[in-house]
Amino acid sequence: MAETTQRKWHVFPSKDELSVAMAKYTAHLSEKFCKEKGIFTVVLSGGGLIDWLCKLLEAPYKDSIEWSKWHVFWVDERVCSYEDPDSNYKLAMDGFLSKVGIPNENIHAIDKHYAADGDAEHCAALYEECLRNLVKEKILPLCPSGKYPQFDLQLLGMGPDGHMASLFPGHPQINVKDKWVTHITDSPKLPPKRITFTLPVINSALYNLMAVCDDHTEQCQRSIAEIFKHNNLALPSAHLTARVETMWYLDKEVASLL
Ligand SMILES: O=C1O[C@H](COP(=O)(O)O)[C@@H](O)[C@H](O)[C@H]1O
Repeated sequence: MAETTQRKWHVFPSKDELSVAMAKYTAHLSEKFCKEKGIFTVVLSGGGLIDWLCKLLEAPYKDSIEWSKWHVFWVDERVCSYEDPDSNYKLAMDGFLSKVGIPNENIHAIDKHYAADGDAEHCAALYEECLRNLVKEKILPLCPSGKYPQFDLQLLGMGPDGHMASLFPGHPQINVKDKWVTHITDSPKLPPKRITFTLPVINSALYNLMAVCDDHTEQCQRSIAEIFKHNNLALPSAHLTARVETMWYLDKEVASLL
């Protein structure tokens, strides 16, 4: 298997078509991994993504996906209480996870108490410990180098400034390699305290699907052009790769400068 993969992309006429394709992509991988190993490890992000996953809540997916075999994680999380509207956990629970049959113990969220206390450093350390325990329990494998966990599928989003997860342009977290999960306390996008997977963990996933949709600002269109035309590595999302497939789903306005 190659170390990294070439970026592939599809441009969709609208959010609706993009959501249909995301559901198909996710359901196909769910079936493949559930059949091969009895488990499907899926990493979610926040932002618009949960809305774009809505087609998974409809026929034929809602009743055919083996939800009980899913293990769910977050690529980044805002350090705030589970009830806070900023929480990526709350967003996913309200809009998606509460509507499907994933066992509670398979939903691996940020530590509730340290999150409510706003302690970003401890939240990152505890989330890394949670991942390490799942490696010991053989729920999560390690990637071939043995250094990082290897998820089956990550569903990612990009901010208009080119950030992915909570790796922001010009911030040092993008360079962290000696941890699986790190933290930021001065995020340029609010809220300021967050935890995030590090880049080598993100890029160790087997499949990475990045969706950019609905943000029709010039900044977002320019970031996409910088990534696709110039591979501008100042933008964290330009670093995205995966072990099997790195797929970008864009809507046509977002891709208008390509
Ligand atoms: O703050 C965040 O932003 C990114 C992008 O979100 P979007 O609102 O531009 O769709 C998201 O992927 C990340 O999980 C989130 O914490």
